[in-house]
Amino acid sequence: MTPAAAPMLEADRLALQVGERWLCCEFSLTLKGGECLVLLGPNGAGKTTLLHTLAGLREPSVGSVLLGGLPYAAWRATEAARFRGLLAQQQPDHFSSTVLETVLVGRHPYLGRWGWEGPEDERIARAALADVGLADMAGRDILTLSGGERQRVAVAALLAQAPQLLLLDEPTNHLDLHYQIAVLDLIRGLADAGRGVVMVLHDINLAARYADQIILLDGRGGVRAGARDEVLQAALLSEAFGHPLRRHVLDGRVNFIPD
Ligand SMILES: Nc1ncnc2c1ncn2[C@@H]1O[C@H](COP(=O)(O)OP(=O)(O)OP(=O)(O)O)[C@@H](O)[C@H]1O
Repeated sequence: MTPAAAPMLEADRLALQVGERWLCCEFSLTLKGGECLVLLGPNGAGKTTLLHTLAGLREPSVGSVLLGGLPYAAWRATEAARFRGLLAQQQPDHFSSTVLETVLVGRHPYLGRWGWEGPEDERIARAALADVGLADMAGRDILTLSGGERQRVAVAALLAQAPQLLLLDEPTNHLDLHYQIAVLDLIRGLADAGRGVVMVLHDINLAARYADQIILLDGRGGVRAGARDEVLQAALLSEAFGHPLRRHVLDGRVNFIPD
């Protein structure tokens, strides 16, 4: 249903306001399959609000968002849920359920009229659990997991949803160093295979490692959007984060170290 060859995601002259405060002034972006966009900025700058706007969960204050060339209003909810998926910042668990049942929620956009998951859905969910190193935990109660295990279950649910465009709010939340890299390698691999990725990260060095494009919000309404190396400059980052940073290249890899 999407226009052939349309970018996965476009934002045209977007600006966001909460209450009286402008989070970001007008900017535009285009994300194609194969690309990874990282949203950076200090606490409260508006990264989650922007991600939710790009996910179609809230209207832009100014400008427009197109998913696969179409406004969200033109999408049926189930088709949009097959095309784009969101990893939220928090995973509220109100009731007991197994890890496998939780991952199977990612299959809901594909279920038939009666809403039953089939063997193929279960195979996909188990494969997603294996991808995040949790193959042995399928039967565990979700309420018994550690923070990092719960986060990997949430990533597995998004993998099971198999959207073309993945929108992730702090996917490394609660993850130890090994799993930060493992999960971001997995996500980068999906981009390299043709999916689109937009993610909020707090770690500038992980952004430098995985992003093709960056949007840097400075918390005062200022926005820098562009290719990774255009935006990841010590002066721009120091200004946005309100702390001096220095750029170093270690073994060919760019790193920013706070003074
Ligand atoms: N409904 C609302 N009413 C009032 N203020 C809001 C509302 N929603 C968000 N905000 C404010 O908008 C700002 C941006 O919030 P947002 O969650 O997008 O920031 P963030 O960059 O993701 O922050 P963090 O890094 O702390 O997760 C914050 O100051 C927040 O308090």
